[in-house]
Amino acid sequence: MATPHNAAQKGDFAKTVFMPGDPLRAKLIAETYFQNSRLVNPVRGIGGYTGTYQGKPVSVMASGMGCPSIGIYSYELFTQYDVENIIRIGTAGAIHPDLKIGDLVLGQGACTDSNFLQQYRLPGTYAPIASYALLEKAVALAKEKNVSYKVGNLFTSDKFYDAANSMKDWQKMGVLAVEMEAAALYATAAFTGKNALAVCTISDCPLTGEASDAQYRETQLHTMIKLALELA
Ligand SMILES: O=P(O)(O)O[C@H]1O[C@H](CO)[C@@H](O)[C@H]1O
Ligand SMILES: O=c1cc[nH]c(=O)[nH]1
Repeated sequence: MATPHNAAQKGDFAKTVFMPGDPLRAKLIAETYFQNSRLVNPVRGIGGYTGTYQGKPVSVMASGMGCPSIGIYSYELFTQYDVENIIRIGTAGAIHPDLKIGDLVLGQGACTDSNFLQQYRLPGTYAPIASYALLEKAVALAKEKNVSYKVGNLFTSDKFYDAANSMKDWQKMGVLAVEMEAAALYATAAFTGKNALAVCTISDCPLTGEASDAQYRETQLHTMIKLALELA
């Protein structure tokens, strides 16, 4: 039953999987928030864990960075492990001028410069979108918890270091923030008939050069993590 990238057996993953890019963030979520957490996938150090959160079965597994990586892991979870919902718990760079470090962005849609979507051979441009049910629930939770958030388009880029410096162009189109996985996750969910949402915390501002360090990205993301976990 295992795949080349996942040693878990059928039934090892819960219906809802939380998916940060960073394997250390996945470990931290499992160790800090899950009860009875167990490692179900050690392959490539990508770390998949299953346990319970507030009595509900939940899993967390890292995606790695970029569309090809989340494309593999999300496709396998949806098609081989009967996973229904994948919720990305990510960091993102602010594009919208009103966003600051620590703010939450809920990715209603995800524009992209990746070729990932070309595999579907569609006769036009596909618009990857989040599950409306998950998005609606996340908005309600953000309001309830009084968290500073925005809902709108992400820009899923293949580049962290963008030689063309395209952020101003995406800003003109009202795009909120840049990250590297949401478009592939949303397209994979659509292709497999499943549900996905990307919840991101602003970790830096590429247009101003303001940035948080690796430790912040690994640990200071608890507002987002606690909100996302309630989506299970
Ligand atoms: O913090 P994560 O979830 O990895 O997300 C962002 O951080 C990585 C780049 O530093 C990319 O994966 C990007 O999408
Ligand atoms: O992809 C990313 C993630 C965080 N910050 C960025 O600038 N880009």
